Amino acid sequence: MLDISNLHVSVDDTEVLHDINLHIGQGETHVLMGPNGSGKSTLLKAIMGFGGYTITEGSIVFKGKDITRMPIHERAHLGIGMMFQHPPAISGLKLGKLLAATSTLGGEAIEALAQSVNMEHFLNRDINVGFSGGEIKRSEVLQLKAQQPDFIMLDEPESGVDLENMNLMGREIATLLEKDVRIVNRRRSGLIITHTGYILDYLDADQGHVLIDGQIRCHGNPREILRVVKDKGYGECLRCKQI
Ligand SMILES: Nc1ncnc2c1ncn2[C@@H]1O[C@H](COP(=O)(O)OP(=O)(O)OP(=O)(O)O)[C@@H](O)[C@H]1O
Repeated sequence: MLDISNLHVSVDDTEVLHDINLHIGQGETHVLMGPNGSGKSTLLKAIMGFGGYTITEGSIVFKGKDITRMPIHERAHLGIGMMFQHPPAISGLKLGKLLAATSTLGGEAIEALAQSVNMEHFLNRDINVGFSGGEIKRSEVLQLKAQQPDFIMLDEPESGVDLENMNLMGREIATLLEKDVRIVNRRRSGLIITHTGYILDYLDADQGHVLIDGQIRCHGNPREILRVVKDKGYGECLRCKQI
């Protein structure tokens, strides 16, 4: 579904990502780990097509189409969706209006979706204005549920979420990624940034990658990588021989 080859990305003329190669097949969920500032969010934003994240070399191919230079709205239209780590607050734009604009659903269906993540009282509020950390994350999940993307990127879905809401979010994310569907029939794929791995309590991931100083230095079983990092730190990933 997603093929990234030899990708180099610069921000403000500084190269943040170097020679990234990543293949995510249809129905697969991959996990991206790495120390703070290693470039994880930059990779997700480059895949989504945000301005300011300049691809200086390499390519991104999605569903067989080269999207390397494609504008963000066309990528979203093709089926790429993202939950942000720090989404912006947007004064003057109601959450309900955004959901109506990004989905084909009518008012009643949107109301039902909002109820499923306890956000029905937020539809008439400006997006993220005064939302708590957990409410922001639930709002992001709601937006993905409305958009129904085929490739879902999640930037630290656990951060700022209490245990009860984590349970709700974990189950919703597993459903978004069609974890209840047999792998041969699954259409959706995902890439999840996690520091803690709590999300893996709710869904299985097929592959883990460790990004250090802008380079993927290790691939492997996500739970095993987490265990190694917890015991020995990311330095151990630099000795990884799997690449
Ligand atoms: N818009 C920007 N302007 C300047 N520097 C940036 C910008 N975006 C990212 N960077 C820099 O790129 C590097 C990678 O940042 P990024 O947010 O991708 O890291 P990360 O791995 O997601 O970190 P964390 O785990 O702390 O969220 C950092 O040094 C960051 O300061």
